[in-house]
Amino acid sequence: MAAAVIGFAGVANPIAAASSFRRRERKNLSQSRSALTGGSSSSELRSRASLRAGEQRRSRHGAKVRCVSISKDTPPTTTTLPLREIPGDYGLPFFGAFADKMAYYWTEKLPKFYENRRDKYKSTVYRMNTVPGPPGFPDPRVIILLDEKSFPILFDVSKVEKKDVFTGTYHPDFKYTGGYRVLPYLDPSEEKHALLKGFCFEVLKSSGRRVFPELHAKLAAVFDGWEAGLQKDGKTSATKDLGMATLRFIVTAFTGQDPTAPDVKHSLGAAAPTTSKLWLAPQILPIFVPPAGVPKLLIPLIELLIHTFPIPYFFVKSQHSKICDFFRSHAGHLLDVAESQFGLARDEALHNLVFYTIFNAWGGIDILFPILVRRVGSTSPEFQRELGAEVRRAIEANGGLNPAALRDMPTVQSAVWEALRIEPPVPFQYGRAKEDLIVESHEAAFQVKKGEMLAGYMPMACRDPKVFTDPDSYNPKRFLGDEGQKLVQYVLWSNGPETEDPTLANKQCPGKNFIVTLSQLFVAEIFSRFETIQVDYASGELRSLKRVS
Ligand code: HEM
Repeated sequence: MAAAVIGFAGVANPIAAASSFRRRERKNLSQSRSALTGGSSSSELRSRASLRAGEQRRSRHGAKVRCVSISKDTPPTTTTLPLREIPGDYGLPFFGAFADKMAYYWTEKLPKFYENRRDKYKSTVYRMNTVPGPPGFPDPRVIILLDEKSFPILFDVSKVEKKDVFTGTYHPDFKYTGGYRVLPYLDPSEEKHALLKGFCFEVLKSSGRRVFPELHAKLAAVFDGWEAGLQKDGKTSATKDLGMATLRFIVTAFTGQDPTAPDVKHSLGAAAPTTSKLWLAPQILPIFVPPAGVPKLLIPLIELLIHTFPIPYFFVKSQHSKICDFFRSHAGHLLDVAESQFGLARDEALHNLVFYTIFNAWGGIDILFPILVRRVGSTSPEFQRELGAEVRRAIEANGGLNPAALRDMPTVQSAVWEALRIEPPVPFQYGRAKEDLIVESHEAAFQVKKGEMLAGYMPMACRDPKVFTDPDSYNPKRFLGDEGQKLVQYVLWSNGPETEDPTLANKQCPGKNFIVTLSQLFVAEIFSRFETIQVDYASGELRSLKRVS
């Protein structure tokens, strides 16, 4: 299957794209300048500009509002919304952060932690301390963004700096990535960003022909396991075998070699998922929210072990070496491309490739596929029969489960977007203000100072009741029809609107199109084999399956 057909990579020719990076950067800058004006007409802009900073006006509701036109020391940003001081505070040094940390991890948890403060401040934009914070992690002070209007400021790389903010206010020791700052930690203004992203697009593109057959084979084994488990015990887990299947799939799709095959050099064997998780997890454990039900006595110990200081690399050095040895042995062809087409050093390309494959791709899929099976699996049998009919009709009309067939499955696509909307697998995005700027929520405008850290919590932004009706419900048909299509732009899981594409100059996930295709394929594979599948959403337990007759 040609990758171009299904649009796995956002950029068709990465070399040409890399060379035109500077030109695009200039274009983006002028586009973002026009976005600053909100697409207003020139006369509108002139009349807004005539309002001097500090000028008082009355809003529609009669309240005094401050209209700003910042022109001297700050960029030319205007707003017609009432200017409001950002509510919330950080409390006393250390103690304020500690109190917020305890509430976040233990007493309030998510999303209550955010909701409580949103209700208290009557605002979806406010100041708070984020985790992990002191004593072992950097300054936790952030301005949180919780609605669809303010969130997209984080995508505008002319306004926010994305340097070393991939995991938030801290970054793991770069020893976890061979001593390199791998792509997700780079700001697009850094020269390497475009080269490494070009390489990532190339890796995705080269996987094209392996994706459909490999996923089919790996999922067939999972489905066999479901049936055997149900037959034996009357119930089984719908999610437990997915991690192994998706790791084998993604590594094989990218490198051409199954990492668990017993007879290959540097095979990771059956321990491949454990080895991968042992390397991956310590990098994000500082922001991990423990599940409910942890005995109170254990809280100080857990706090000390994972939330107080970064976890040293030496604990997982041997697991990391094993993964690198596997990629060095079996991804030589990709490293050749990195060297010859992108001028990257082989070792740096290797560590990026390991990160793209295990952390970005598998880490993401390992969260997303269980979400998909729990969400779609807990819809009504009537809906599933309808979905299944669409799948099987498209397969028949297009001569198999291929890219053309996927394009004929609008309900499957909608169901996937809805899962990505309601449970975005990567819930946080961060960015530091590059300049003084104005952030607008639906109700008010807020002045942010250069250097302040903005943080977005996507699960709340993507359940914005001003955009989505019944936002907390999984409605698999939400994006169907003309009205549904208008909502697609508000699906933000990839660090950008679903209607836009990743480029060398932005920070949108390069795997965006790949992941949507893969998710559709997963749902289509389920319903090409089963007429109905009943999964308990909360536990992920598979209760029944009915084969297509
Ligand atoms: C379900 C799966 C995935 C999810 C949820 C996901 C999500 C994201 C998000 C939210 C970001 C932006 C992070 C930020 O800057 O704040 C991102 C960036 C990135 N993702 Fe993905 N991703 C997934 C799959 C993939 C795949 C398949 C690849 C490719 C191998 C990939 C490679 C990357 C890279 C390299 C970046 C950094 C991009 C840049 O620096 O411009 N991701 N991803």
